[in-house]
Amino acid sequence: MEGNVLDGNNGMQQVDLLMEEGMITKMGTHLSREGHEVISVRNQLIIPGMVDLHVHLREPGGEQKETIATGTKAAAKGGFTTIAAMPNTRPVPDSPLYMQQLTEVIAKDAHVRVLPYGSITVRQAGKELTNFQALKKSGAFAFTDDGVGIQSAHMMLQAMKAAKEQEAVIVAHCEENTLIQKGCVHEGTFSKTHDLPGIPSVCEAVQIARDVLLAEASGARYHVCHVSTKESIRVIKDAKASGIAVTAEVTPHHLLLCEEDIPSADPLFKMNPPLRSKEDRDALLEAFKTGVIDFLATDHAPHTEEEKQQDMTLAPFGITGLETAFPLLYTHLVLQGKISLQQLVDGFTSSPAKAFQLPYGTLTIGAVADVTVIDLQAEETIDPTTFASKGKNTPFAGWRCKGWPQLTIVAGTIVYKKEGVAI
Ligand SMILES: NC(=O)N[C@@H](CC(=O)O)C(=O)O
Ligand SMILES: [Zn+2]
Repeated sequence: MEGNVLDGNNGMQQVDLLMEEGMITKMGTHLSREGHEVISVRNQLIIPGMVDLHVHLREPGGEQKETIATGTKAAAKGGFTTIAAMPNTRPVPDSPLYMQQLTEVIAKDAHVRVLPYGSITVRQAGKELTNFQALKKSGAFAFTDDGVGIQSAHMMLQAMKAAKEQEAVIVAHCEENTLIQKGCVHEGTFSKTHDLPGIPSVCEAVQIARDVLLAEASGARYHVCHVSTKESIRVIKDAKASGIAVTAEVTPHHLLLCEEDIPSADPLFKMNPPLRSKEDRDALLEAFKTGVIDFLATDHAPHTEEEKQQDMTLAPFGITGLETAFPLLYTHLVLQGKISLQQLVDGFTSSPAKAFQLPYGTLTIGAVADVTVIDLQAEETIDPTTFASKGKNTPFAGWRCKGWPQLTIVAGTIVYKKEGVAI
């Protein structure tokens, strides 16, 4: 393969990549082509296969919203080669049996690499810890109850101790339920003008503050999902400065939108955490640029059209993200001069890999041949009807974007090629 390579670890270079048996075996200029199939993408950008550690695939139990087959097809189309699947499915992967059943479907149906999360508590009910050792043995990659916050400090401390024993990361959706009354949007200007129940900012930061102290007390590795407020950023920044092992992610929608962008009480703008204030959005961007927030994750959360046609209070939380993440951030942050192309690429490749010590997200000799090719010039309008995902629920329909993935390769195998692309 030949083209312009941008890798978080090595910067931009014009190089040839030789892939053999799923690995990158040689890199350099003018490698011999003899005996090899040549993929020439000279005017395109070659980056490491993208990594998204926050994806809802819905299977088992929610196949009307998404399946492992359709969700991973959407991932491949979005340039992602490794994704981590959230456990808020039915059943919840809270036992070795359910985890094995899940890994079997992944082995059979997935178009990209899928790392399944095990749940922290049984049925994600927050009452009883799962068996981390047994779950890890059957394939759990890390532990989370994403979709709900762990309400008890005692439960979280037990979870962290168990995770430390297994050298696994605790991944937390932070939301203190006692501070919310059936909220559906950020508690702020929009909730007041539309008379909708709000989700206050403090319900997120208060749990992060609790958890970083528990992480310090237990010595566990702790990761915060979808950070949405400036107060959360302050807590994470202070914790990092104190040497606590915490990392954090931010979604494209929280970087690009705020409550002022919600046009009406439209459930396509309903997600958890909600779109916060402009100050929060700006603080998130600054935190990502300065490394307080470590990496990007989509929180791809597909739902059916019927579900999203309900009113703002009844419709489920969540928007799809896999197929639009790179073009949205490239066009509306990189091309606007708000972040560099390197920061965008790192945010979806080397940075999540580093935070979770994964052997992906880099193009180096000896690395797995996960590669994504992007056309930075190609311009298209986001059209949910063209999504590979079953979930068409995006607030970004109609946005013009450049930077569309053209080719996605997982361990040396092409898993997605954009229609009409010559290689
Ligand atoms: N993010 C969302 O708005 N929804 C997620 C749950 C979650 O990640 O909290 C879902 O499963 O639909
Ligand atoms: Zn969540």
